[in-house]
Amino acid sequence: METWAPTDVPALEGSGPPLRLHDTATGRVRPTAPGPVATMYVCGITPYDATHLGHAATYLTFDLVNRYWRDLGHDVHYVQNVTDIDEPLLERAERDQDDWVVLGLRETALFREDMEALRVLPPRQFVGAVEAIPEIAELVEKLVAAGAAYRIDDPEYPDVYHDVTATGHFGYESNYDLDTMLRFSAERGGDPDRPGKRNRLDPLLWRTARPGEPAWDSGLGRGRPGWHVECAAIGLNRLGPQIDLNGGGSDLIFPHHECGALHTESLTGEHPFARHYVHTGMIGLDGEKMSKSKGNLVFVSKLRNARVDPNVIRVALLDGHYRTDRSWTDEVHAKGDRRVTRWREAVGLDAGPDAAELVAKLRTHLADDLDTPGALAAVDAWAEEALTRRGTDTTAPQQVRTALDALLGVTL
Ligand SMILES: Nc1ncnc2c1ncn2[C@@H]1O[C@H](COS(=O)(=O)NC(=O)[C@@H](N)CS)[C@@H](O)[C@H]1O
Ligand SMILES: [Zn+2]
Repeated sequence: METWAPTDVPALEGSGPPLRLHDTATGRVRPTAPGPVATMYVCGITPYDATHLGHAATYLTFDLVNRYWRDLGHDVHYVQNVTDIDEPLLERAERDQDDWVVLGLRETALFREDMEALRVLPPRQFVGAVEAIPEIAELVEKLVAAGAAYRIDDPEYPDVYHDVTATGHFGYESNYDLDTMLRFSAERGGDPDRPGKRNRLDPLLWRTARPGEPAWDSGLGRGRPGWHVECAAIGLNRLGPQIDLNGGGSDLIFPHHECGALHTESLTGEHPFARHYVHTGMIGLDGEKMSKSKGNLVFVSKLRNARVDPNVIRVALLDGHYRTDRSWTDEVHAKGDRRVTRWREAVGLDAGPDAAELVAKLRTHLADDLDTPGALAAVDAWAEEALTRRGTDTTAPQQVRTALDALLGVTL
C-alpha cells in the first residue's frame, strides 16, 4: 500500500557520535553499527483509533533514529506494516456496524495524514497484512516443511502453530520468566490454554477459516495468518535475515517481537534477527495508559483540528525520555507550546550565540539513547542566551533552525 509523503531533511555540517540505543534483548545501551544502509522494521498500527498520542510518541521516537542515522551519513531502509486484518479490527468493525475493510482504509488514510503533519519520515515500504498474505503463507509453509511448525490435532480447525523450542533461543529477546510470558500471551492475543499445542506458548501461524470470518486460499488451505508471522514475513522479505533495529512500544516485547524473532530465525538460522530490539514506554492520559480498551485516547487529528501546531505535539512528546511511561497532560501540552514560541522568538533574531556548540550538544544528547530531555534543554539554553544576552553570530539563527529541522523534525 502507499506510504506517506516524504519530508526533506536538510543536511548539516559535520556529524556526531555513533548512535547508542537500549537493546531489550541484552538489557544494555550499546552502539548501533549499521552499514551504509541501516535497516529498521517498526511495527505499524492496527488501523482503528488512529492516530492517538501513544502511537505518535512511538513513531516520533523511531523518526529520531531515522534522522540521526541519516545525519551520520547512512541511508535508512525503513519498513512498516499495517495490521489490516486481526481480531481487534474485526471486533471494532462489528461493534460499529462498519465494514472492516473500509474501517482499515479510513484509519490508515488518517494515520498517513497525521504522520505527514508531524513530519515523520515515511517508511520506504508500508505493507498491509492482507496484501502480504501470499508471502506470509509461503513462510508458514516453509516452517512446516522445516519441521519447526505443526498442525494442531483438531479435526474442525487444524490450525498451524510454531514450536517454540525450534531455535533453542526462545525468550532471549524479552528475558521474561515463564509466568510473565504466559500472562502476556493470554492478554495479547495468544491462546496458551488451547488443548493439543506442544507448548503452551507456541504462537499461531495460520488460522483455519471459521464461519463468518474473512479467509484466503493458500497452500495451507483457507484461512488467515497469525499476527506475529505477518511482521516476520514483511520484515524478512524486505530487509533480510539480520536487521539493525526492530522497534515498537513495550507492549510488543512479548509475545510479538519474541515470536517474530522465532519465526525468522527458525527459517534462516541467523540469530539474532535484530541487533537492537528497541521499545518505547507507554503514553498515558493523566496517569492512565492511553489505550483503545480504556477509550481514554487523545487523537493527533483532534489536536490538529483545534489548530494545535504539530511542532508543539512533537516537542511536548519528546520532553519525556522515550523509554519512560509518561502522561499527556495539559501542562505537558502547555510546556511544549511555550517552548516552541520561545524558540521561534530566538531564531527570529538577526543574530545569536554560536550555533555550532548547540548542534554538537544536540548530537551528543541524541546519540546517548535518544536523550531528548537533554537535547530540548540545550535548545532552551541557547534560546534564553539569544533572547537575554543576545549574540553576534548572524548565521546562528538559521543554523539552529536547520539543525532543529534535521535532527528533531521541528520547523520554526
Ligand atoms: N499508549 C501508548 N504509548 C506508546 N506507544 C503505544 C501506545 N499504544 C500503542 N502504542 C504503540 O503504537 C504502535 C501501534 O500500536 S497498535 O495500533 O496497537 N498496533 C500494533 O501494535 C500492531 N499492529 C503491531 S504489528 C505499537 O508499537 C504500540 O506498541
Ligand atoms: Zn508487528
